[in-house]
Amino acid sequence: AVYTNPFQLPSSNKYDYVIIGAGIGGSVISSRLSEDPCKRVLVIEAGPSDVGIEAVQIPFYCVSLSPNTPLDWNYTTVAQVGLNGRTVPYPRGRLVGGSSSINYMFWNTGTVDDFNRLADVIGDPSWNWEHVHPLIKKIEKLTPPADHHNTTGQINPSIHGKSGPVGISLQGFPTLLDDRVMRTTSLLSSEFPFNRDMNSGNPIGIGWSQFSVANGTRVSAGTAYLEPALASRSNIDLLVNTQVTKIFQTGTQGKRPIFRGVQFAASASGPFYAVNATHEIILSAGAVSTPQLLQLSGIGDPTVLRKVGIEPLVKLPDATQQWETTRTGQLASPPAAQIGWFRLPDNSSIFKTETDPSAGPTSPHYEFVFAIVSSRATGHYMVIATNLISPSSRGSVTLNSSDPFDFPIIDPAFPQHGFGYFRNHGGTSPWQGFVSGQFGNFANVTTDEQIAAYARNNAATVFHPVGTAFMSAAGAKNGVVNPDLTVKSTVGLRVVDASIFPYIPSMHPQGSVYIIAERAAAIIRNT
Ligand SMILES: Cc1cc2nc3c(=O)[nH]c(=O)nc-3n(C[C@H](O)[C@H](O)[C@H](O)COP(=O)(O)OP(=O)(O)OC[C@H]3O[C@@H](n4cnc5c(N)ncnc54)[C@H](O)[C@@H]3O)c2cc1C
Repeated sequence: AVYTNPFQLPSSNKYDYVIIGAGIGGSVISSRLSEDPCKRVLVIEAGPSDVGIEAVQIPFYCVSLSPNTPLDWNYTTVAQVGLNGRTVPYPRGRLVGGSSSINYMFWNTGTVDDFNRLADVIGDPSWNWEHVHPLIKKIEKLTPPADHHNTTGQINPSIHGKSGPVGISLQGFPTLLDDRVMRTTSLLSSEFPFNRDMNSGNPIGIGWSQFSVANGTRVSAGTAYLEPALASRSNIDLLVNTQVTKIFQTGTQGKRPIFRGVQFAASASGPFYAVNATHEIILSAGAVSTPQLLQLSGIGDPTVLRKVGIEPLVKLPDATQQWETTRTGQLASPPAAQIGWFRLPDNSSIFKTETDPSAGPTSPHYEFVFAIVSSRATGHYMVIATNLISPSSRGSVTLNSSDPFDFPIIDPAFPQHGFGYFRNHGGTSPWQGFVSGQFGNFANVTTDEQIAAYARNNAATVFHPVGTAFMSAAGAKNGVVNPDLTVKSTVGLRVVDASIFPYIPSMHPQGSVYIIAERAAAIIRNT
């Protein structure tokens, strides 16, 4: 059943699993755990249902969903030294499907080196590429693009799933950039090589974007996993418009506290309700709210907790560290048909002073997103958004106060050094007559110093925070969760969302979050 206010939830209902957050982690886990008809599952989501919201369904409108909308948590970072003291909006989805209901739908499934580094760091080979990546075939369903164009040579169908819940597709509407970007990959093939399918584990090069879009419509974790489970099973309930305010201790096992209680409310003024899980609480509130809830529950750095008047129950000194990060036609696709992934050359001068922050040769350092932007005020212009993909800086999410309705302090620690810069390849023949000139203040930027200053004044987030409750080896002194995703030194509590990555996946992360959530479901079902 779906409940829209906490007072509707019958107090007689008993649950084996209570899942906090209906984003990617929460939707996948709740759907998989409720496959067992003997288990009862409750999902609690702070935001509303996503059903019937057209702007969520229409891919092209993704940019209208954040920042500063009712479907966004509307967080802001603290002032960023690396950005000349600017604060920047930090969007996170606040509705069923979580950020997968407001994201830009780029579909990437990670790199070989990212997953292998993850397994190495936590000392558990069962998290390496070879073991984890085949799960993608269980997740994906490759579908035709909205315009049904011939996709031969644009994707390698053999590496994709054909029957999973998450429909994916290539761009479904031609853009003016398509032919030009592709001709550039053949003319400048050593600098910008063509990559037929960037989801092979090695994304390096430029290729056709894949999106979590099917039948010209957004596919989110809500539409793919949670809502079909709710429609077909009676052992799963969803409570929306309700914020979890705390996870509380329900006992002890040996020396370890058991956390199987969840407190929640529809608003800061209450009333406050509680529910217990017989088996486990699964925290899937995402990379900002998960560390906030752990800290509100007394799990974290004692110094940070005491500062806001919370008595530490479990001391995890690194809990606060953020390791980082119409069914056809133009609207049927997000507005960027190609993306490219690149590495700095191995002999780049920066590596004389800095360690390479990437996981290895299949993990890019930076990304290009090719897009045309039009507005009445500025006319048409082309953008090659340059995204830093393998940062070396580390941020944090910490409590501002003990009030769960108060936003936490978000400090992504955007880079203070080493801004990269890449001018578009506008001089080559595919672009002649198309690019008439450079746009805005960027046209006057030429020296390295000017480029760095431009970046400090203009850079923003591309919405991929991870690592705020990161996984480490069992027995490690740092980290928040074990390789089985249980919260260290506790019983009854796991984290399943983007918070657990020790390093940021070096591509758009949603595919990797689906993968870890599927793996978590398998782990929980086997315990
Ligand atoms: C604007 C934007 C664009 C993006 N574009 C892309 C892209 O194109 N490709 C890509 O791969 N990735 C993209 N991402 C990132 C991707 O969507 C996220 O990495 C992914 O959704 C993270 O999954 P999650 O399960 O960790 O958290 P989320 O999907 O964010 O889910 C967390 C859920 O928990 C709920 N919640 C939080 N706190 C509480 C609480 N206290 N009580 C109850 N519920 C709570 C939230 O409302 C939310 O529904 C984008 C993200 C944003 C915000």
